[in-house]
Amino acid sequence: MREINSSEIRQAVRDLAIAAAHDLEPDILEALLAARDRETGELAGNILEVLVANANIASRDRIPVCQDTGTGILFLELGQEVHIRGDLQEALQEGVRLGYEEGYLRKSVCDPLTRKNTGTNTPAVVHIELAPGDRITIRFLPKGCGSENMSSLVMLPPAAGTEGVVRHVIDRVLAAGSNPCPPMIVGVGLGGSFEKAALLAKKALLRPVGEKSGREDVAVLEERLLREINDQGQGVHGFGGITTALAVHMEVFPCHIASLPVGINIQCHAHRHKEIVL
Ligand SMILES: O=C(O)C[C@H](O)C(=O)O
Repeated sequence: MREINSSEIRQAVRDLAIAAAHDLEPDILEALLAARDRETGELAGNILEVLVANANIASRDRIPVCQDTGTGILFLELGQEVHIRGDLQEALQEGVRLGYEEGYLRKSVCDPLTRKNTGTNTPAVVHIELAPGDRITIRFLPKGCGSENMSSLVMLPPAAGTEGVVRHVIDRVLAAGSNPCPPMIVGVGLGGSFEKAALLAKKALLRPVGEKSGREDVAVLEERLLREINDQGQGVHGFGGITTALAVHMEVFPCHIASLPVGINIQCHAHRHKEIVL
């Protein structure tokens, strides 16, 4: 059994929150640069250039990449051989609070009915999974709501089949228009249950941008969806061109014979994510 102090977790989450707001990871930066290089639309190409410049300025001058510094989403893989000294949930929430306070990040979390801001950007949404070993992996994904609001969950009839899934994903992405700040990353969760499909869709966003599914038929479907979405020509911020989406990531899970859940979680071009292993 390995001991980890909750104060170490709190500090790590604080640092992840601040770093995520300012520094895009190489996967998304490279995807934006590659999109800029192959873009055929002049206006779309210019906007991609501005998005890359924005990311570089944010990192250099320690200004958030986007004014919407998001809801804090935390994914933890908690090693079964770890013993945490102190209160894990409190450490996670306090880490987010400190990150947003000390990083001067906009606090966007409010009560859903009264709309009163909690003033701390907490509570963050926390997902914890047990894993083998004596490490804790913490992933922080601040999620802006332009893209989150364009996400959806549907329970398709199984007879809809693969073609029904493809049609639905493309329809949702096109209906989203410029709202999720394209070029977007489309996370799709296929199967499981009502809540599992939504979670899979979000977890799909954690994969490095453009990394294919390890399952060949799913990878083929991801490629088809990306091609068909981009063929529609909505493009960067809805201004046309060939880059509506940078990637489609699909996670699948077996489901009931009478069910075909499809979760879609859309991510904007400011795809902020950070990870640490303790
Ligand atoms: O909350 C915001 O700043 C705006 C939001 O990210 C949006 O895209 O509408």
